[in-house]
Amino acid sequence: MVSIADYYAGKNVLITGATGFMGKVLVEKLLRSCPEVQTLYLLVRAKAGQSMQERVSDMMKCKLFDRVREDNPDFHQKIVPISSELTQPALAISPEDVERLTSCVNIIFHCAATIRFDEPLKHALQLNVMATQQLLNLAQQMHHLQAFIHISTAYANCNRRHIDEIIYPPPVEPKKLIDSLEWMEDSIVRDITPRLIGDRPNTYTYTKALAECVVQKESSKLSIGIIRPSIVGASWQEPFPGWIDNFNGPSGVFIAAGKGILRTMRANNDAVADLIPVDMVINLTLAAGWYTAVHRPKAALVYNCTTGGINPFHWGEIEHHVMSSFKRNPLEQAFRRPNANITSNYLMNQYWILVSHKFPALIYDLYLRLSGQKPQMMRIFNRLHKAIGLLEYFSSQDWEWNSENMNMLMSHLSPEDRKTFNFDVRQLNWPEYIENYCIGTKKYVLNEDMSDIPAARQHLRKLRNIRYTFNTLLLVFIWRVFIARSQMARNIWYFVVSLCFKFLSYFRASSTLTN
Ligand SMILES: CCCCCCCCCCCCCCCC(=O)SCCNC(=O)CCNC(=O)[C@H](O)C(C)(C)COP(=O)(O)OP(=O)(O)OC[C@H]1O[C@@H](n2cnc3c(N)ncnc32)[C@H](O)[C@@H]1OP(=O)(O)O
Ligand SMILES: NC(=O)C1=CN([C@@H]2O[C@H](COP(=O)(O)OP(=O)(O)OC[C@H]3O[C@@H](n4cnc5c(N)ncnc54)[C@H](OP(=O)(O)O)[C@@H]3O)[C@@H](O)[C@H]2O)C=CC1
Repeated sequence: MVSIADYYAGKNVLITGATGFMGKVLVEKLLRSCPEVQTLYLLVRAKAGQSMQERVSDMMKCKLFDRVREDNPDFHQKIVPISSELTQPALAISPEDVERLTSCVNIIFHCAATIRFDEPLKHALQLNVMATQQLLNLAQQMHHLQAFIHISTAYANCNRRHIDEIIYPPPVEPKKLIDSLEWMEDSIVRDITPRLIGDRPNTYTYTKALAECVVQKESSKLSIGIIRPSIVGASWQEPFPGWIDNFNGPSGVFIAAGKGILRTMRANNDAVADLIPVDMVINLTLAAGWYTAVHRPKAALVYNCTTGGINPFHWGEIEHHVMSSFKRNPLEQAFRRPNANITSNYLMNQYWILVSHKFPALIYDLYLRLSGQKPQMMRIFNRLHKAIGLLEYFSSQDWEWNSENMNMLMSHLSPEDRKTFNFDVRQLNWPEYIENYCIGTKKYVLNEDMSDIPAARQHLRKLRNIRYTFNTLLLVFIWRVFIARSQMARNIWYFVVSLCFKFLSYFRASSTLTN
C-alpha cells in the first residue's frame, strides 16, 4: 500500500486554523515529512491590523519552521494563503478563490475553532458549527476531494464517563438551535445558555458536540474522519521537544506555578491527566487523512486521540514533576518560589487562595503603591482565578475513552510510517515529557534565555531568604503580642528559657568534669 508521504505527494491540501497552535504544527509536519506535497491552501483572516499575507509570512518565519527551512529554503512557495473569515456567509472566500479551490483541493483539514471556554454561545455556534457546515458545503463542490478531516475534542461528550468512538445523538438539532437563536438578543441568549448547555461545562464542548453531528450528516457524500484529541500539550519530539506557543489548557497553569504565582488549584491528585503531545495528534491526523482517502470508509470514522487508557499519568504526578522541573530550570523573575499544591477539597483550596494568593498579592500591591507604582498583583490573581476556575472541571474528574480506531490505524501503517508519523503513546516517558514541556514554556512562550538559569536560581535563593526572614519576624512578632497579653504565654516562655538554661549549665558542668 502507498506510504503516507507518497500519498500526499502531488496533493493539494486545504487547511483552516493554520495560524493556530495545532494548525501550525500540521503545516510544518506536512512540509517536512511530505516534501512532495503540491500546495497548502490556508484559509486565513486579517487580524490585529495585519493582512492575511503578513500573518502567514510571519508564521513561516517562526522558530517552529527552522527544520523545514533547513531542508527546503523555498518551502514558502508551497503555501497559498486564501482570505477567509469563517463567521461570514460563504466563509467570505472570493468567487475566484472558490473556483480555484473546488477545482484542485484533494484533502481538507478543518482545525479552526474558538477554543475559549467563556465564548458567548452565538459566536461559538457561528464558528464551531455554522462555519463547519459551510466548509462542508464547499467541500461538496470540490471535484477531486478525497478526504475531509475534522478536528473535534475528546471532551465534546464530557457529560459521559465512558466515551466510545461514535458520534452521539446531539443535545439539540443544530439547525433548529441556529434558527431559533438567530432572532434572539444577545442578552436573552446569555440568560438561557446554562439551560441549553445542560450538563456540559461550557459553550466550547457543547458546540463541538453539535459540530460532530453536522459533520456526520454529510458522511454519506464525503469521506470523513473525526479526530478527538484530549488536552493537547507541548510537542513530544517534533520539530523540537517541548515546543508550545500559548497559555491554553495546562500551559498557563504550569507557567503561573513556575512563576510562583499559582500556589493552589482544585484538581484530583488521582484523576488521570489526559494530556497528549501536539506532534502525536498531528501525526495521527495526517495518518487519518491518508487512511480516509485511501480506504474511503463508508461511515465517518472517529479517532479518540487520548493517552489515559493506554499510558495513564495523574494530576498529582504532574504537579510533582512540574514543580521539580521548575526548581531545576527556574523561570526568570519569579514572584515566589514555585510551590503549587493541588487539592480536591473546596474549603482547603479557598483557605490557600486566601493565604497564598490574596494575602501576598495585597502586601505586594501595598508595596507597589507605597513606592509610587501601579498596583497589579490583585488584577493578575483575579484573571488567574477566572482561568483556573474554568479548567477545574477537567482536572477534577476522569473519563474513559475507547481508542480502538487509533490502534487500528496504527496497525495499518508500515514500519517506516510508524516511525515518521509516530502516535504510539505507549512510548511517552511522562517525567521526561513534562520536563521538556516546562522548559518549552520558558523558551518558546516566555522567550526566556536558557543561559539566564543561574541568575534565575540566584533569584529563587533570594526569595527563599526573604521568606525565612519574613517567617522569623512574623513568629517573633506574634510571640511578642502573646507575651504582652497573656500571663500563661509569659509563664510558658519563662519555663522554656529556664529549661534551656538548665540544660546549658548541665552540659557545661559535665564537659568541665570530663576535662
Ligand atoms: C502545577 C499544577 C498542575 C495542575 C494543572 C491542571 C491543569 C488543568 C488543565 C485542564 C485543561 C482542559 C482543556 C480541555 C481541552 C480542550 O478541549 S480545548 C483547549 C483548551 N482551551 C483553553 O484552554 C481555553 C481556555 N481559555 C479561555 O477560555 C480564556 O483564555 C480565559 C481563561 C477565559 C481568559 O479569558 P480573558 O480574561 O478574556 O483573557 P485572554 O484574552 O484569553 O487572555 C488574557 C491574558 O491571560 C493569558 N492567559 C490566558 N489563559 C491563561 C491561563 N490559563 N493561565 C494563565 N494565563 C492565561 C493570556 O495569554 C493573556 O495574556 P496577555 O496577552 O494579556 O499578556
Ligand atoms: N488546544 C487543545 O488543547 C485542543 C484543541 N482541540 C481542537 O483543535 C483545533 C485547533 O485548536 P488550537 O490550534 O489549539 O486552537 P487555536 O485557538 O490556537 O487556533 C484556532 C484557529 O482557528 C482560527 N480561527 C478562529 N476564528 C476564526 C475565524 N473567524 N475565521 C478564520 N479563522 C478563525 C484561528 O485563526 P486566527 O489566528 O485568525 O485567530 C486559529 O488559526 C480546534 O478545533 C480545537 O477544538 C481539541 C482538543 C484540545
